[in-house]
Amino acid sequence: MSETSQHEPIDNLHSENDPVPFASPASNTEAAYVTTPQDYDAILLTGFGGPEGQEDVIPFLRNVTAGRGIPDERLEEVATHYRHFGGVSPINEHNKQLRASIEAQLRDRGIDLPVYWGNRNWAPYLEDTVQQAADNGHTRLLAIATSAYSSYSSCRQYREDFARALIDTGLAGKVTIDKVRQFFDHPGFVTPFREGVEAALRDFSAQGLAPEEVRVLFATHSIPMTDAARSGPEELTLGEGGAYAAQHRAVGGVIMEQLRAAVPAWGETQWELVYQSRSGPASQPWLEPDVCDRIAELPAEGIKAVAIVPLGFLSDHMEVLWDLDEEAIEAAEDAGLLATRTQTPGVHPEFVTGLVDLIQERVAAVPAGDRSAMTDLGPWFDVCRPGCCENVRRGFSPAAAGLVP
Ligand SMILES: CC1=C(CCC(=O)O)c2cc3nc(cc4[nH]c(cc5[nH]c(cc1n2)c(C)c5CCC(=O)O)c(CCC(=O)O)c4C)C(CCC(=O)O)=C3C
Ligand SMILES: [Fe+2]
Repeated sequence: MSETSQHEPIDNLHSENDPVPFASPASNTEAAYVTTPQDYDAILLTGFGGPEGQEDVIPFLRNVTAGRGIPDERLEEVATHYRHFGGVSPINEHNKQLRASIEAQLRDRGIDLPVYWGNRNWAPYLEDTVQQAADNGHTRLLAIATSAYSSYSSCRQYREDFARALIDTGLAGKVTIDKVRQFFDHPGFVTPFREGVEAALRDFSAQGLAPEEVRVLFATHSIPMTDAARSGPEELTLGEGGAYAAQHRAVGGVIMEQLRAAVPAWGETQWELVYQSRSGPASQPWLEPDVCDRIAELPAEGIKAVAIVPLGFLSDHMEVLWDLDEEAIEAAEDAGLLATRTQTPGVHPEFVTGLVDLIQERVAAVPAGDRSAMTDLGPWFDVCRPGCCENVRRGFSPAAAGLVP
């Protein structure tokens, strides 16, 4: 066992150049896509984790923010969001349902793969789940993280936690963890959002609003500008906000394009990308504009209604239930706007089907050209390159599911 405590970053234990086999040899490829079929023996659904009672709230927040410089006042404030809901985040329940849905879909397709579930920040912890999988004889795990985009927080941090789990359990070298590609532009992920926006636009139209009086706000988690700039592969330059912002903009654009094709008048409805749930010290720049700040400005632009689309999230967890359903909706009321928050993928059948397609695609090593992707940015890479989504503030920690030179 490592002496490093569970939630501290591991510094310089391995350099990215050490041949520690956190990922399968198939991942050891210069190509962006794995081209040989793989015999994975289990799926590892990896969640964020959330508290399940009032007494869990502070320990959970400590796990999330360990050594991360989040001001105490911010933590106190976030604790009240959880306390408002009895100290319970619904996120664990969502992931249990998602686990069961994926397993059922695999069974329906005659694929014999068990689905394990572990979290980064709360029980069941990833290291316990990985240990359990190993105890049951599973050594080649294919992970799905409940996070669709590229950035430190939404991709690499999950990979670092895989590596940490393998190190802490002593299973590094015996168990490998690969990960399906980031799925921001997979139709299974995009379709539930498109349906949600469509329902909102129809509803506003039925209430007599003209398309140009409606604004679609695609909302996602803000991250530090330094993380955003370093999101995605080092060599890829995708403009302000890096791959993280570019992926969100591309998905928003595709959704609005599809809706315009269905109802030409909706071409008059403008959309934009906004950010939420900022933390960190005020001195540190994070992606902007904030969703509530933008909502307050919209009446002056002739807007009468907003559709708030939680594009960065997979389920109706706390970042959605509080930051959007409470705060953003209240901001809209204050601004005199009609407002609706549209659905997340949750266990939408298309989403579950899409995740199982991603598993099958990886098992069968489907050629990139035959993979489903709705934007020019995709299909995203199977295997992260060294330095992908690097965190320049925290420095290097070993990561699984990446290229092993
Ligand atoms: C990109 C991103 C996603 C989306 C990708 C993904 O889903 O993984 C996400 C999801 C989530 N974030 C969540 C909760 C929290 N995130 C925090 C803090 C932070 N998030 C960050 C980024 C992201 N976060 C960052 C850069 C920080 C600063 C500290 C750090 O560098 O780590 C904090 C600390 C307090 C605060 O600052 O708010 C909490 C409590 C929950 C659980 C909700 C529930 O319990 O229902 C979920 C799904
Ligand atoms: Fe977060």
